Amino acid sequence: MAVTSSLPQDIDLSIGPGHRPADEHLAHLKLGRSFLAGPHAGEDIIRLRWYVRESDGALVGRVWFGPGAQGPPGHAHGGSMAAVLDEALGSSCWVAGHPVVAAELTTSFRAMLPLGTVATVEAWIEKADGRKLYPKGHILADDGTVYAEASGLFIEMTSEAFDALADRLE
Ligand SMILES: CCCCCCCCCCCC(=O)SCCNC(=O)CCNC(=O)[C@H](O)C(C)(C)COP(=O)(O)OP(=O)(O)OC[C@H]1O[C@@H](n2cnc3c(N)ncnc32)[C@H](O)[C@@H]1OP(=O)(O)O
Repeated sequence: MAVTSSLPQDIDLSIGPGHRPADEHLAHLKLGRSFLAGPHAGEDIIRLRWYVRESDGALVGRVWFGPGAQGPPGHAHGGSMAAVLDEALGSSCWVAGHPVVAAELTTSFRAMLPLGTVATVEAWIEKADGRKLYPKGHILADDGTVYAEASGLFIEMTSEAFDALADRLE
C-alpha cells in the first residue's frame, strides 16, 4: 500500500452514540503533554481519542496510525500498537476509578494494520485483586478484524505517589 507523505487535513476520531469523552477520568491528559493521547495535531504518527461506553463503562478509543508509525512497509509497527494497548488497558482502570501504572503487558499481533487506518480500541477490567488490576483489550478494524490484543497487570497507586511524580514535571 502506498503511504502518502502529506497528512490528511482532518482525521475523524468521532464515535457513535452511547459514548462520552473519557478525558475527565484521565489525569495524564491534564498534564499538557502525553506520549499518545496529547495534542498531536500536525504530527504524523498516532492520533487518539478516548471515550467511555455508557452501557458498560468500558474504555473505547478511536485511533489513527499515520506514516510515522511504520514498521513493515505500509503497516503499523508492533511497538506502536503495543503502546496504544498499554495506554488503553491503563486508561480502562483509570476510568473505573483505579489510578494505576503498568507492571506487565502481553501483546499478540493478529493481523497487519495498514497505515492511514482509523481503528477502534476497546479495553476493560477482566479481574481485580486488591491493588492488582488485570485489564484486557484489543485493536479492531471496522469490519471486526482483530489487529492486536493484550492483557496486563496494572498496579493501583496512591494519590500521594502520583503527586510525588508530578513534582518531576518541568
Ligand atoms: C499522572 C497521571 C498518569 C496517568 C496514566 C494513565 C494511563 C496511561 C497508562 C500507561 C501505563 C504505563 O505505561 S505506566 C509506565 C510504565 N510502568 C512503569 O514505569 C511502572 C514501573 N514499576 C513501578 O513503578 C513499580 O514496580 C510498581 C508501582 C508497578 C509497583 O511498586 P509498588 O507500588 O512498590 O508495589 P509492590 O509492592 O512492588 O507490588 C505490589 C504487588 O504487585 C506485584 N508486582 C509489582 N510489579 C510487578 C511486575 N512487574 N510483575 C508482576 N507482579 C508485580 C508485587 O509482587 C506485589 O504483589 P503482592 O506481593 O501484593 O502479591
